[in-house]
Amino acid sequence: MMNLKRCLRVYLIMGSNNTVRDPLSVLEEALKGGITLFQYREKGANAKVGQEKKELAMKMKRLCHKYSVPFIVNDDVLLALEIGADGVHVGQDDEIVASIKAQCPKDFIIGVSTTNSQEANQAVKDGADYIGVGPIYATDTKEDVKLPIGLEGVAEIRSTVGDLPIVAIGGIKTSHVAGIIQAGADGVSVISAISQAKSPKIAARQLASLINPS
Ligand SMILES: Cc1ncsc1CCOP(=O)(O)O
Ligand SMILES: C=C1C=NC(C)=NC1=N
Ligand SMILES: [Mg+2]
Repeated sequence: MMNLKRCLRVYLIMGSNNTVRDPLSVLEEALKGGITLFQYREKGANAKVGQEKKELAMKMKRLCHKYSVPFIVNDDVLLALEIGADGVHVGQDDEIVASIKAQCPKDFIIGVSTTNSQEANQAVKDGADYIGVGPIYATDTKEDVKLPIGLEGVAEIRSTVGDLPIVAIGGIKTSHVAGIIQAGADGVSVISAISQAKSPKIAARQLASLINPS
């Protein structure tokens, strides 16, 4: 099993509607810049579905594996299983961890979105491999986003979950990284900071330079 905390350091999340460019070229630039984990999150306006979504997912997975970066699928457990993804990330209203574990290979990575200590505790009990914690700051990337929890929210959840791998999410830019790691996260996950950067490679490299391999 890979060192999940190291993988969570620079975690790009992207779907085809998070960039006006070809998502595969944005992903390849980010991989060259040193992202450590990727999540395919095809959601919201003009999101792909069916065969088109599956084909893009397979191309993205192949690209990630070319750079030895694990490939995670958001929400869609069936797609993740079908294409042999390395894991899934689910929210509070998605399939529960126990039923995912029953269907997936034993070293499958299962991430859960949490916003507070109660949800974080439940994720630990359910056997999540890591939790996404946020939104840390305001963001307009996710339509139904909850109120920001700030660095205090990260610190509180860290004090609740002990050593569980934690990645922060929500409105994160380069200038936020030091404070977020200081507050107790193992890494940062971003959508727009990389997918909408002039140079996704430079954006990824800057984030990676701020988070020392533990
Ligand atoms: C998926 C998700 N979950 C909480 S905030 C968010 C969106 C993060 O996007 P950005 O990094 O552009 O703020
Ligand atoms: C909502 C989310 C929260 N956290 C992570 C890591 N991914 C997500 N899609
Ligand atoms: Mg979800």
